[in-house]
Amino acid sequence: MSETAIEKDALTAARDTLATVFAPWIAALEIEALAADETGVNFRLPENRDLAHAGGVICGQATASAADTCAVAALSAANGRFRTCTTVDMTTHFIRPLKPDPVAIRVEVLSNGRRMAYVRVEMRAEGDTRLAFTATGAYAYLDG
Ligand SMILES: CC(C)(COP(=O)(O)OP(=O)(O)OC[C@H]1O[C@@H](n2cnc3c(N)ncnc32)[C@H](O)[C@@H]1OP(=O)(O)O)[C@@H](O)C(=O)NCCC(=O)NCCSC(=O)Cc1ccccc1
Repeated sequence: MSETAIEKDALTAARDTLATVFAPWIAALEIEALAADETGVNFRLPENRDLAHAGGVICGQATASAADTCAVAALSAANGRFRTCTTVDMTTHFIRPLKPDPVAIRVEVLSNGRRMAYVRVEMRAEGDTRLAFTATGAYAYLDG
């Protein structure tokens, strides 16, 4: 299926946000926005051995950070631009261990209002259908 102009603009907004908004150590994760559609955005967290803890799996600190990052970028996709916002809540579930190999991340924007937005994030090892991580998050817009 070909990408619509709106999906292309949404993807551009997500990519611009990833490139410009986050702290340097988050930018170093090199998360990519792959595709946007009407309900959310697909991302990819590339292989990164530095994300593994002593047990050899991606630490929860990294997956939670990636989830928060992708959520903000997905809101930019939904809005066509970055709106200044802040995370006010995030609930995470670490369901299966993830090796420090590429991770497929899907963010669904559940609601996008004037003041608040709600998202659900899912992560799977790339090429694996099994759910490894979920998060739900609430975001407050600070731009009026
Ligand atoms: C282990 C459990 C929490 C519960 O499992 P259950 O309710 O028993 O579930 P179930 O039987 O359905 O198994 C499902 C899958 O779970 C795995 N697995 C299960 N048992 C073992 C085992 N004994 N040993 C090893 N793995 C085990 C296994 O892959 C299995 O796959 P399989 O189906 O066999 O192919 C699981 O949900 C999990 O690993 N979540 C991810 C946690 C995670 O990655 N957190 C982030 C990192 S921690 C962090 O960052 C904080 C920190 C930093 C530094 C230092 C310290 C902490």
